[in-house]
Amino acid sequence: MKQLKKIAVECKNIGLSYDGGKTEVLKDITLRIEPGEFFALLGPSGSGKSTLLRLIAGFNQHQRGQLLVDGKDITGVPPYARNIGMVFQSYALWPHMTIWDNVAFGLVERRVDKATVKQKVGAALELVGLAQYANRRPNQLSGGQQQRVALARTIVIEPQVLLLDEPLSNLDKKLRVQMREELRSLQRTLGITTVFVTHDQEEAMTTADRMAVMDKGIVQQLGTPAALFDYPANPFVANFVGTTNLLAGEIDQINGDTVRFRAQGIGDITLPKHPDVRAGKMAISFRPHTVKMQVGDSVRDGAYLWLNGAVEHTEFLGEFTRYRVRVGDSLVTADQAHFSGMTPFAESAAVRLGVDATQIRYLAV
Ligand SMILES: Nc1ncnc2c1ncn2[C@@H]1O[C@H](COP(=O)(O)OP(=O)(O)OP(=O)(O)O)[C@@H](O)[C@H]1O
Repeated sequence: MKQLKKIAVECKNIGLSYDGGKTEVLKDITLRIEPGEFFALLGPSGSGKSTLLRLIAGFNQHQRGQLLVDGKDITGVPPYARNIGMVFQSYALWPHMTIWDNVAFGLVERRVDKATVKQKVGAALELVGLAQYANRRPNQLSGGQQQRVALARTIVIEPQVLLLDEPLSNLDKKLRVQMREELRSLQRTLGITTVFVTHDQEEAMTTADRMAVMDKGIVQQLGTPAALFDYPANPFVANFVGTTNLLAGEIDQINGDTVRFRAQGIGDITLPKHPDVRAGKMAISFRPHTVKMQVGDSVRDGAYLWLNGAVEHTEFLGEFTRYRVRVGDSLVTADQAHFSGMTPFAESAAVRLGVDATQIRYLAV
């Protein structure tokens, strides 16, 4: 199949409510999805991501703001008149039709001539690796294959934009990983602007060029997966994208190069000063893999924040061991890379946790 024209999708101050304005589900959503981008909407259940996706498809109507596709405001244009393809969680294949007829359906409906239908359906099935299954029915295919049929059926009509609503959630873990790679390479081949809804941060991070993290109908942060992981804007994003340690507290002293952070349940900690630091309530966040663990009496290194604790819980995960370490009244998570022959720290061992100071983020609360 040929590369498709790359189109931008833009939401400008979009607001959507149900129940005559009582339930506000989308609040002032402003974002621009660049032409050809693979964009993920990531958020917990009820955050509004499906509502936003369905709004782009035309199934939901917003009351405020504008929706621009290729620079044109398509607010009010019905779904069938938008050239937008959507793959649903359930795939929604026709059970009584062959794979070929399922894929051809949208073209036949649009009264495309027979020769073109043949050529396009053949190319779409080829693209998803299902040419040899054209005569089967959906129930004769595996979940992953059905998913590919759903994709082929959507892209065959050459939509301007591809919308994917949790398309991998019905598949087992291994197949999900395989399919997300396939999805990503298919998207690259076609160059189609793609919006992918998921509540799975790993899925969003591994596929998306950029993503929007949503919570309570608000875009909490927008950026590349690495930017969101490394520089979360607030505690919600820090927790939702990856695993983190969040310590709440208050900065009550700002000295030359350091600040005093009164961490709840831990006590006073001296931290390096940073442009984001202000006196008052704050949280600090650091990732478990940026913490190194040492035995209680080892030498301190000034580039680290040192916390004394005792191992409370150990989880061996193969590549690394995840330790939950009691520090004061808090539990700190520390991931230590595992190599064969290593002896893990025992439960209740006294340890010192060294947090790389460059990896600590200060977050407003
Ligand atoms: N027709 C409706 N009437 C009233 N409230 C609705 C309606 N549809 C959705 N909602 C509410 O809007 C909010 C957002 O729903 P939405 O389906 O967009 O969330 P989501 O982030 O996609 O969650 P999930 O991952 O569970 O699908 C929810 O609180 C939901 O209860």
